Amino acid sequence: MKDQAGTRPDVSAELGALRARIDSIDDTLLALISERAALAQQVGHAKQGERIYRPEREAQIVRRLRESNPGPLSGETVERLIREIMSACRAVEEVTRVAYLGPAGTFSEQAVHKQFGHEVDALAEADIDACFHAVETGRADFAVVPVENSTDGAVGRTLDLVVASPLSICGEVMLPIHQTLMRKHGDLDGIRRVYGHAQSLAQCQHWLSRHLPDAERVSVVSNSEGARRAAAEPVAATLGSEAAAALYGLSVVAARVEDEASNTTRFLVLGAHDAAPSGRDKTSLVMGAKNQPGAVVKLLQPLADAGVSMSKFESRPARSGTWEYLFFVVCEGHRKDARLAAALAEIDSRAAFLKILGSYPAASA
Ligand SMILES: C=C(O[C@@H]1C=C(C(=O)O)C=C[C@H]1O)C(=O)O
Repeated sequence: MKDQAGTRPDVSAELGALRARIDSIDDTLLALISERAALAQQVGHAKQGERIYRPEREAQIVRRLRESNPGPLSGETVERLIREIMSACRAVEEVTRVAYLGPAGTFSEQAVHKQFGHEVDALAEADIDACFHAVETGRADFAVVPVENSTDGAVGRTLDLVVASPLSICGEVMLPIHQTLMRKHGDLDGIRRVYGHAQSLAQCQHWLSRHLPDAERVSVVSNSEGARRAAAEPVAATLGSEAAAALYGLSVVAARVEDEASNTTRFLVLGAHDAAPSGRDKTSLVMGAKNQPGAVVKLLQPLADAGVSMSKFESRPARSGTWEYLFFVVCEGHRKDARLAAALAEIDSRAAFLKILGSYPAASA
């Protein structure tokens, strides 16, 4: 026998009992989250004018819960949930203002929420320079800017700005990037133009050559600008995040069109200070070598001698017009760790130029 909703009575009794338990757990969850928020408020008072956002403390909380995660939720999901709870708790102390490369709907906006949760003032800026400027002038507390993509390499503008800026790196965000091809109406047929940020176009070049060999590729300042144009041009499509489709009233033509399935962008979080040690940290630095044979090897030798691993080495013209180069290095450890501190002091004595850009918690794998 079935009831009106089409379920058998024994099934609906079981469902009812399970839902009653879920309701009771939700009550407990809410009580506990409220208690947590009240404690965060007390921490806020105890901080007495000290910095509110503590990236190292948040990283430690995330790691502890990921390690003790009993399942069935994935580690990523546990991280997302606890970061959202911390975001809400932080907001009862103070709402954090975070500048990012806008407009709304960009991958940079996703990176802001991945790191800071949704209870933030996310400020869409026109370009990467404006993100730095917002923090330097006190209009924002932090900036989140792209620094490197796993398919397409370094974001040169970010590297150039970070050398000159008084800001420090206090965090990194790793964001898997899935590109979506969207247009106003229809499928692949009749697409004559594809908009996208240069990085997005570069990440999808093989897919585009295979599926839309005759479409013109037009690079625009952001994928959101591409979405805005595609919404008005029936023969155009754009690349971008799936979130942009909903935001600009576009329909998805094809999902995950990036050439590399593991396509990931690394973002930097910049603020007035770097982070305190969290137990699993990275340190970013930039150095200039004297124009002598073996100079770069001499600069890197202290890291090798101290057994410090390097996760990135990138060279960039020093913009002096004389074929001088700057070398960007990311190494494991915090600049306050004895081994790394000694190695950095040694590099400083050998380098023509050394700037420590900041130490910060390593993002979860
Ligand atoms: C509550 C605090 O402030 C903020 C909020 C945190 C949280 O909700 O767990 C952790 C670190 C800070 O970013 C704290 O410093 O402990």
